[in-house]
Amino acid sequence: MEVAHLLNNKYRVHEVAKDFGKNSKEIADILTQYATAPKNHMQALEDRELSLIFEYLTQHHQVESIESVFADVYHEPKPAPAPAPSAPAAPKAAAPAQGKPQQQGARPQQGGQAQPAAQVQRPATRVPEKKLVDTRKGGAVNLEKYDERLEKIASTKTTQMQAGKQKFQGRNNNQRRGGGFQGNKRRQEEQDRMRRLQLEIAKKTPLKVMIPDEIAVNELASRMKKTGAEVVKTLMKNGIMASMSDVIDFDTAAIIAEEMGCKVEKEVIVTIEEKLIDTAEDKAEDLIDRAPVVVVMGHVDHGKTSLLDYIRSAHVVDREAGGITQHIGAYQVEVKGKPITFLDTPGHEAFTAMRARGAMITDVAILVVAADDGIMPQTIESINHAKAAEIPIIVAINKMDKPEANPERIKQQLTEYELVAEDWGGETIICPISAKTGEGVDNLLEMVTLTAEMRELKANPNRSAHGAVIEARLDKGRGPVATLLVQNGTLNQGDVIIAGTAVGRVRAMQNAQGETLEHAGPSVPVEIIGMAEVPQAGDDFHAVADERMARELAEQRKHDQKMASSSALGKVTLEDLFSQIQQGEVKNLNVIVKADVQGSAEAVKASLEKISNEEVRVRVIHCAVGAINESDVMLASTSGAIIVGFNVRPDSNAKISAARDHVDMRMYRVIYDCIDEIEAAMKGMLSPKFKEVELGTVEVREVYKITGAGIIAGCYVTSGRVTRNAQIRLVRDGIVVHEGAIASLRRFKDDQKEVAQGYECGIGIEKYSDIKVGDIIEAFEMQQIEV
Ligand SMILES: Nc1nc2c(ncn2[C@@H]2O[C@H](COP(=O)(O)OP(=O)(O)OP(=O)(O)O)[C@@H](O)[C@H]2O)c(=O)[nH]1
Repeated sequence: MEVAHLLNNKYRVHEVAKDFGKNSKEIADILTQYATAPKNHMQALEDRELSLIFEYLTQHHQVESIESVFADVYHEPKPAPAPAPSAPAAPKAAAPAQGKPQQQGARPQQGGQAQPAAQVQRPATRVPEKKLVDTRKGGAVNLEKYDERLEKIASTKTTQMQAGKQKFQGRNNNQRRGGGFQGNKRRQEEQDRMRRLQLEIAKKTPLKVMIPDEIAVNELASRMKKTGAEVVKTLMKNGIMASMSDVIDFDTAAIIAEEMGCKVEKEVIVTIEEKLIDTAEDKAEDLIDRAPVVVVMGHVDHGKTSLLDYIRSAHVVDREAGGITQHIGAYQVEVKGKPITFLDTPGHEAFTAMRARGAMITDVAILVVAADDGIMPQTIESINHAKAAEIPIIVAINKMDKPEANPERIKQQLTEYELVAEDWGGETIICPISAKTGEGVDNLLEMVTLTAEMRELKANPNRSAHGAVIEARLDKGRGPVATLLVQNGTLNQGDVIIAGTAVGRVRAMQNAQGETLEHAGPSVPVEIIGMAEVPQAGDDFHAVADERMARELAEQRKHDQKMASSSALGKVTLEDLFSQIQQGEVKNLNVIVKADVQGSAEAVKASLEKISNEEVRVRVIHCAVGAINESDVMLASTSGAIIVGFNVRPDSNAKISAARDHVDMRMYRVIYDCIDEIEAAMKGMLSPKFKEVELGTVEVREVYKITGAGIIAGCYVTSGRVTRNAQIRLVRDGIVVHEGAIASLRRFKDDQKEVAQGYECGIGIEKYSDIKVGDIIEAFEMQQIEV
């Protein structure tokens, strides 16, 4: 019977199963799926079916690497001959080589009748594998033929089938000729085939390259395992002239890599910041209501401080005896059981300074307007600053206790700034109050609560704290002291925090009442000690898990700050306005207008807003009378605005801030020039042929009338120098009262070409005599700009 098998070369389901360490059911399933279901495990298989099974098993048992297959084969320990001590070694070893019949023959020796396929021990098939390796080692196998056959196998499915057939026919022949060894060869071929398939798959699988946002050409080449020249060539084909050391962006690199047959994956570089700081979005179910954060703004002496003081004294409960209310920059009060957080630094300057540093901490602005005074320049500034920050404004008409209080007049004035009272049909909440008597303050606070409720202010207390630095200073005894406002999460005593470039551990926390806190949740302001350096107001802070990494991040931020301070990135200037419009970076050109008189300011504003075109809208975000001050520069800096001065000059602080923050300030004497220049800049036609070079400033200390020479100003050169040929600008209280040329420049009785800083001189101005003591003369030259 077995001999008949051998001769007929019947390869049955269970034999195949055994050889592959499978059970018959698995083999039957393969056949059921891809051919015809076998009747039972004894069914003899046709070559076609065998091929199919091999193919299936090959495809489903791919190995990680060819090396591992070799390693497996080489290191397989020789199976101990013990299981069949009585059997001659040769038949055992030759068993698989002779194919199934031999194995069948071996089974009775193990004493089993019908050993279940699943229990078949793999070593039975491993032995010949070892032989296979030995054969190769002996050089009996022509390796080149594998490549040829690999092509054959890969070409079509038909050829695969044929190959299978031939192989089995070959096996028959070999068996007839060479006996047991031929079965071994068949397995060898199967193994080889499996390996070649692996190789083929590896060959066909495109190389995966990771590309970051930007990559140097030579780095890309090395990642793609190509030469730099090949990559440069492909770039050139795509119209990009780049050298090996040039850096190309991700999109370009991806196109090139794909064209060169690679699979591209974006390399996401995780920064220390990302590793350290948890920026995950909160789930809606984790959020709870938080207190609104309120800022009080308004004109000087309208009662901001009085209002803040009144609220604090009336609403902060001194829970502990001796709890002294102290100024820490912010405090929290409770109104009908609902907390409100007040920033205790009145005025829009501090507010905008914080915003300039990226801190968006306030939810509501209270605009204090004195009922006896009305809308004043800083009231307007405050309105515009709050509007720029997109926070709701509640107006508190203060000093209502004064007999001359006229709230209706103020409501009327407010309409000019789009703040229309509710009783006038608008939406602005206006509360008459007296910070002195406290009248109306509770109503004001209730309005704050209601406005906050509308905004649905929420935070998640169950995460590490994040917030902003409100104030910070160096205390002689306690070291750096900082007031932090927790915006999300909970800050705990002992937490490691990074605030801007300062790192430290919260050693102790106190609130405005001097109470020690261990935890501070969202919207709670606390004063902490334990920072290694003094952070800056407006810096954001994060509680983090890793102090060492936090220090690393702080160092990196310091470095970035240095780099950023040397570039004006992100700021709008008329020079590059057009290119920024073209790149879609600028859609609104924000402008701050300062002029000498209200009429001019309004005229400049109206004319500027008219020159909006399809690409860019000109928005005047602040328009006021007076010299350009630091607050204007801060607003410009936070809002990406340019400042247009009409017959006014920046004060010295504004000049310093503008230079530091790269804010573009343009001064004009004629409205037409201003409109013309901005219009030209929007069209990319700006051709600044001349630029003003400041020479120096001179202070007028006396004024003489000299017969023949007219009015002469007795001056002192406070900075730089003044030259005879200089152009001058006469500035009185920040307003330009005249611009022209020097008629005479003398020291004592001698004409001078130039007078330097620290010297006195007499200056006569051409065709101008209205010089007053205290005026400032700015001397400047117009220099041609080389294009
Ligand atoms: N009669 C009356 N006087 C008030 C009221 N509120 C404030 N004042 C007075 O107005 C003056 C200015 O008040 P402040 O609270 O210092 O005003 P401010 O807006 O904080 O002023 P700056 O801090 O200089 O910007 C003080 O003399 C206050 O006493 C009020 O409701 N009624």
